[in-house]
Amino acid sequence: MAVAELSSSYTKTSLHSSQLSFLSNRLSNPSRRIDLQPLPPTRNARVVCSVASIQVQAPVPVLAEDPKMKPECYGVFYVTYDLKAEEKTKTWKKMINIAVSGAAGMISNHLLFKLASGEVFGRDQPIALKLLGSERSFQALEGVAMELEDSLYPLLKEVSIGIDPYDIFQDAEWALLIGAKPRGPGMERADLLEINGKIFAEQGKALNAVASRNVKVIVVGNPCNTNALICLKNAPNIPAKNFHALTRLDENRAKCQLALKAGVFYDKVSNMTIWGNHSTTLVPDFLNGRIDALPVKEVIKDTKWLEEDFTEKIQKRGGVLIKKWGRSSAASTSVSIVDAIRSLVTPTPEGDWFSSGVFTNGNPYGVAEELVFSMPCRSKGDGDYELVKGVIFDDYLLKRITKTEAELLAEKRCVAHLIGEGIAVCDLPEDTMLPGEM
Ligand SMILES: NC(=O)C1=CN([C@@H]2O[C@H](COP(=O)(O)OP(=O)(O)OC[C@H]3O[C@@H](n4cnc5c(N)ncnc54)[C@H](OP(=O)(O)O)[C@@H]3O)[C@@H](O)[C@H]2O)C=CC1
Ligand SMILES: O=C([O-])CC(=O)C(=O)O
Repeated sequence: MAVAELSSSYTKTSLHSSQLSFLSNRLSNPSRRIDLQPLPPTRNARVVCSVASIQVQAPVPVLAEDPKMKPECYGVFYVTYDLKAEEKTKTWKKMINIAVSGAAGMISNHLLFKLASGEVFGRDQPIALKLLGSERSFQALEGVAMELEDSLYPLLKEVSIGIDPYDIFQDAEWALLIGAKPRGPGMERADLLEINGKIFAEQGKALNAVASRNVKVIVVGNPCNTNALICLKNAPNIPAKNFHALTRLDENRAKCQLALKAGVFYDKVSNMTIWGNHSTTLVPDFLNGRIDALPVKEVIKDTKWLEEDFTEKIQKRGGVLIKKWGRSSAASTSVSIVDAIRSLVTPTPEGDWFSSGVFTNGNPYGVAEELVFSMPCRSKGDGDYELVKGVIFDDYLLKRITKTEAELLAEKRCVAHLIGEGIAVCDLPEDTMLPGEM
């Protein structure tokens, strides 16, 4: 891969002796875990390293290339705080590690800055961002790291970039898996499942090997339900319950359309379940949903609109947006990732719930076991969740749920070889599509 030179903005920073020793350690042991010790409070001290070359202004010498080094390159910066800020930081929580894949992609370009600002995990929660890219995106990742650096976020204590999930997922407490190959013209869905399945199998193995034992994983890259299933099956030492496929964007889309139809502000729409796959078979549940605490069907009496127009609008929203924009939704997806995380780290309001694609084992709804299926969840705010009891079903809802379930079972058979279930048989329903594919 191309040697990544440090940008001039990186080189302007002055290095502290303890930082230099950290830097040399990092360079001679690039794959080992970096334990950053608290540094004496200096002003704006930063460390940036690149495996292939280091260029820093005097008095720091240029370090020679080490042939033992791994070919990957890591950008790292570490920021300490001035004395005044130190006072403030006394009340801050312990730093958490957040790994993000596809970090040079469009969704990440919105998401990373929200994470760094504190709006996701709280204004007292310092974070380290571990950004996973590839050889193709490495230079862009360096640019992302530079923009993060230039944004002066006090809570962002460290940014690392790399192309090896075994390095980037080390001690990750959150893993936001966004990177995935998009389906190109003429590509069969089975091929997409195969290519992305391999990515998620490898990342599952890496999480299993090096991440925190209680890492929470949110899979965004499509087809996200089956990718999440592959990931969790390849990470047997991490609770399957910790894996989510993002269907929060579908929930948000559904809330918006119901609010518009009912003529209310969207915060009046609650209890909105998305059932099943993040695909054109997903089921926005207007039977259990509520508007201003009343059942949706009591407020919107046009059942035909609910069953046909509304349902199809949510199922195909992503595709319509791609036709207009020429690219898939990135800003609203990043907002929905923030919502999904916040739903797990803050208690769910009394009586309400949120949707997430989660492992079906032990579900009370009769959905087939061993799938990642979007269902209604509640959280105490501790990162965990429980499935909601007492939801109701009618024939329409059951029929729709059965269809999306059949699609996920077919996707699962297609990736059997990636989840330890023998030989793959790919008999996907004709009309199975990502929201963006119609
Ligand atoms: N669940 C949901 O609600 C939604 C999911 N999505 C999905 O999120 C994913 C990311 O979207 P977005 O950020 O807009 O996409 P981008 O194309 O901007 O970025 C995707 C990233 O995926 C990585 N990637 C991994 N493997 C490959 C590969 N084989 N070929 C090409 N790129 C690859 C690339 O990074 P690198 O080279 O560094 O690996 C790239 O930066 C997509 O799968 C999309 O379908 C989008 C919207 C909603
Ligand atoms: O198919 C895509 O990439 C877009 C997508 O998931 C969505 O907008 O819901």
